[in-house]
Amino acid sequence: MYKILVADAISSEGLAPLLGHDTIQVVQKKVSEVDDLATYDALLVRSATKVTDELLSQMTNVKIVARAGVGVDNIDIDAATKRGVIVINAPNGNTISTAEHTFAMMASLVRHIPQANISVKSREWNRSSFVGTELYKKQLGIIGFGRIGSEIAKRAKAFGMGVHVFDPFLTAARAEKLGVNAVELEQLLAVADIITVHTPLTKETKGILNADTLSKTKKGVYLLNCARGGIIDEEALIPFLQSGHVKGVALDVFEVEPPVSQPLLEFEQVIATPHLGASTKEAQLNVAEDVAQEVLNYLNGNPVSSSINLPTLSKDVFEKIHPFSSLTKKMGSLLSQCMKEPVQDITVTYGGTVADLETTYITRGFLSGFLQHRVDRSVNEVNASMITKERGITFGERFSNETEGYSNVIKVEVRGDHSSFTLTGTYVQDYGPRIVNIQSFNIDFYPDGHLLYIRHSDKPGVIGRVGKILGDHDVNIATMQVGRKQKGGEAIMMLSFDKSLDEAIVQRLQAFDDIVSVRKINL
Ligand SMILES: NC(=O)C1=CN([C@@H]2O[C@H](COP(=O)(O)OP(=O)(O)OC[C@H]3O[C@@H](n4cnc5c(N)ncnc54)[C@H](O)[C@@H]3O)[C@@H](O)[C@H]2O)C=CC1
Ligand SMILES: O=C(O)C(=O)COP(=O)(O)O
Repeated sequence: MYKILVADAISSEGLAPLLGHDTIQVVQKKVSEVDDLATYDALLVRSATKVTDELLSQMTNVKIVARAGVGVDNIDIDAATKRGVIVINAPNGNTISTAEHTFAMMASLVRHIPQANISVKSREWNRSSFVGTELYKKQLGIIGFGRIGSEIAKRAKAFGMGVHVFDPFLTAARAEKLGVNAVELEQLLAVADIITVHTPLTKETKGILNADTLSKTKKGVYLLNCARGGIIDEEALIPFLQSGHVKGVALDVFEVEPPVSQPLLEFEQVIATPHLGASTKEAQLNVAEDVAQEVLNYLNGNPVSSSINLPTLSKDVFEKIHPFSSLTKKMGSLLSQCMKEPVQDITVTYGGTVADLETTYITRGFLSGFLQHRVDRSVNEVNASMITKERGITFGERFSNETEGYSNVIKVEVRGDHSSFTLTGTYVQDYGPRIVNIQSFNIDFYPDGHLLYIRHSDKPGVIGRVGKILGDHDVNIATMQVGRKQKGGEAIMMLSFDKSLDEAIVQRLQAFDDIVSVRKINL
């Protein structure tokens, strides 16, 4: 049974994919109203709930946090990643609503509609106080030209405006295709009659409109922020409004929401809405449906398409990758149990067909399998690379043309403080994962269940003695593979059992002269 906490107001209709399953319970409550946070598997939020490290530390069972919207600045992504919690959002569903809201705010701003509305409702008829400005032929500056910014540009062009955009990630080809003028920030500031921001809130965009940049804008400029509070520095705006340099401001978002003690709201020429950009029936249905489907996918072990902290894979790609990442997870676990010492470096080499896939995901599989025996917290593909780096272990990928006769081959070399260990695996279509080489010994076994890895001398009687001891303890050997490099040299044995072996048996085997080492492995 999976428990899902819907902590903000998310469309119930949109959550339909999660409802009506015997194995899923959906609870709609604010975090503060829940006293069994540790029992939830998934958390769904909008912008109101702050998903902090502290909250995640209480939700010990949570596997996925879904943001029914775009901005994830209310979620501590690093804290989620560290805990192996995947974070997803719904980036497409509210684009149009937010672009339309921004445009409504722009028209309201230059025609003083909110102020005039208040005046008429106060039974005034004061036409001369509300003389506005046309949008036609005005120059619009858009900072951040992603989904919403580009929808605004289309609407601005329909209104006959000139459109100038600043976005360091915008290619000239895309700007040309969308018929906008791509400029540097300074140029945009100098030319725009109206400036609207549509970036995420990041270290780079926080206060991108500040005292310095505002001083470079045209006198009488209008500003809009329907993206995130703080992209326009609220405090820096005040003197520009007082002097009339900034003629009007439209705000849908604030540095602190709700903006109870925000002095900007005292200004007649500042109009505001309470973070309504995405608040339409359509947008809410879209984003709720998107996250509901994604959460369902994730809980069912299928790929998600809008993850913030995991490489995004399509269903087709995921299906191709999954057998390899399951193999590398087993290889990581096996290797970690065979090689007890601290490790310094991990290299994964891909050969054959697997080299054409998204190998970062497959490498993460290895790291998570490897680390699960060495860290005291849950580790998976989400946090595996982060924890590996935190532990000071370097890791990298290589690609090789050498496939050793297999259609695909994954070779891992782990370097420790005193020794190194190599393991090679392959995935055989319709047959499954196989380990085909350990420490340069050719072998062939299925990496699963309860195993015993024995290094021994290639001498008559060794295998018989091992069998006898196991038989004396009433242990049934399910499978057995041996490998050696040369006659009479060192050899290896890999045995599998139906249940885990007692430590006492391992000790007895280890006591033999001709046995170099014995490792009990559980996969
Ligand atoms: N008011 C509301 O209710 C809503 C607000 N939003 C907010 O709108 C913003 C934009 O959303 P989308 O267009 O969907 O995101 P997006 O990711 O499609 O676009 C953001 C754009 O900002 C650009 N950018 C990043 N750093 C930049 C920088 N330093 N300078 C200039 N451009 C930069 C990126 O290259 C990207 O093109 C987000 O902050 C989001 O949270 C989104 C939906 C509703
Ligand atoms: O999607 C976004 O980034 C938004 O800002 C919308 O926020 P909301 O879901 O309406 O709280």
